[in-house]
Amino acid sequence: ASPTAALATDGDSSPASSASMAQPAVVDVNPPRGTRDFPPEEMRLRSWLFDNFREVSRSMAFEEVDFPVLESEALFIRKAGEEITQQLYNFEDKGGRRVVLRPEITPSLARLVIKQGKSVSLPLKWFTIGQCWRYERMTRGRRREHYQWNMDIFGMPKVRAEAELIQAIVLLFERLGITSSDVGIRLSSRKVLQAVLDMYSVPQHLFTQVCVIVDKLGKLSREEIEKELISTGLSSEAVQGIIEVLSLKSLSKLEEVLGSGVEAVADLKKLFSLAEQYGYADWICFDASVVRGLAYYTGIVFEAFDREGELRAICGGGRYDRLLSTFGTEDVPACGFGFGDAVIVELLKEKGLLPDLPRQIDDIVFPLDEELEGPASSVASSLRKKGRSVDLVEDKRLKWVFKHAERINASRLILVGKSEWERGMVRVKILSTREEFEVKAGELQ
Ligand SMILES: CC(=O)Nc1cnc2ccccc2c1
Repeated sequence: ASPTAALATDGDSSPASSASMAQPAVVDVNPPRGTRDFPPEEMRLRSWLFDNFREVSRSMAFEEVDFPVLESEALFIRKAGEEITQQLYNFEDKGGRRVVLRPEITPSLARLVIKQGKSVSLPLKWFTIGQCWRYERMTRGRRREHYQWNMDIFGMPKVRAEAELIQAIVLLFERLGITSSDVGIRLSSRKVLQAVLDMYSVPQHLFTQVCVIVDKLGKLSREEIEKELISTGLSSEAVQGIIEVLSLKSLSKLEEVLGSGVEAVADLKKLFSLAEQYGYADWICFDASVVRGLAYYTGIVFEAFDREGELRAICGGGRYDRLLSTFGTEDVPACGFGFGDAVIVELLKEKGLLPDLPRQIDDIVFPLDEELEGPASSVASSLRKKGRSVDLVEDKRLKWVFKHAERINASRLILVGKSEWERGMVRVKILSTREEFEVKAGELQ
C-alpha cells in the first residue's frame, strides 16, 4: 500500500484492509486537542474576517503591533479568581522559566507600553490580531485556542476612548452586514459597583473579586452568586444591594439610587451623548449587570451580544486605568476590547451572512508539449512580474487543464504551442467569453 494509505486509517482497531495491519502506526494527522487547522477554504474565511478587522483599525488610525504568543507567567498571575487565570496554558521551559501561551493580549500591550516608556507620545492607539490559549480539561470539549482582534487606547482618560472603541466595533459589524437589530452593545461602568460597595463600606481589596463573581450573573443562578458573594465576606445587605442595583436597566433609575453627581452616571451620560454624534446610539443600551470577567477593569465596560440571545458575548472590553501599577510602574489610563474569531462566525452562519469566497487566479500558463516548458516558464514569469497570479501547469492533458481552470476560476488560459511560439506568439483563451486569440508573447499582460 502507498505510504499515505496508513494515513487514511482512522486509527480504530479494525483495519480497513490487511495492508493497514502491516503498516506502522503513522503520526496522528489531527492537530492537538482543542486546536484547529486552517485548510485553504477555512483560511480564506479567516483572512476575510481579519482583513475586515484590519480595515476598521486603519480607518480609526490605529497602529498595528505584535507580541510573542509565549509570555512570562508572571504577567498573568492574578488573585481575583478569574476563569482565564485558572486555565493558564503554563509550563516550565528548558531554562527553568515559568512561561505561558498567553490567554489574552492586554497584559502584553501594557508590558510594551511600559517598555517603550517616555519614548512614545500619548495617546497611543494600537491594535493586533493574535492567537490566545487556555488549558481546559477537554471534558467540556471547548477549544483551547482562538484568535482575538484587540484594539487599545493608552493615555486617553476621558470617555472619548470608549466612544472610539465602540465605534470600531459598530464599524466592524456594519462591514459584515450585521445590523443593530441583530446585535446590541450592553454597557455600564464598574464605578457603579464601586459606588454600591462604598455605600455598604465594603473594603476596597474585595472589589476585583466581587466583579469577577458578579460577572457570572446569567451563567450562575442568583443563589450561587449570592453564596459566592457572602463567602468573600460581604454582608447579606451588601449582597442584596449589589444584586438590586445591578438589575437596573435605566440610567435615570441608577441616578435615583446612587444620587446625582456620581462619576459613573456622568461618564455614562457623556458616552450616550457622544454615541448620538457618532450615529451609533441605536446599537448601545445601558445595563448595570455588565461588569465583564477580567479583574483589571476600573470604569466603563461593554460587550456586544446577539439579540436572539443564544450566543455568548461576541466581543467585550472596558477601561483599565490601574493595570500598569500592578506591574510596578506608574499608571497610564487605558481602554480596550477583545473580539474573538469564533462567536462572530457562528453569528454570521446563523444570519446567512457568510461570504462566498471562491478560489480565484488570473492566468493558467500551459505548454502544449514538454519542449515548450522553458518558454512557458518565461511567459509565467513575465506575467507574475506584472502582478498577475499565474498557475504554471505541466504534465497534464489539455482536458484536465480546462477542468482545473474552471475549478480555480481562472480568468485566462495561456497556451504555449510550438508553431505559435516559433512566430513569437502565444494563444490566449478568455474563459468567461470563450474568446480565443493570439498575442505576441512579449506584449502579454
Ligand atoms: C468560542 C471559543 O473558541 N472561545 C475561546 C477559545 N479559546 C480561548 C483561549 C483563550 C482564552 C479564551 C478562549 C476562548
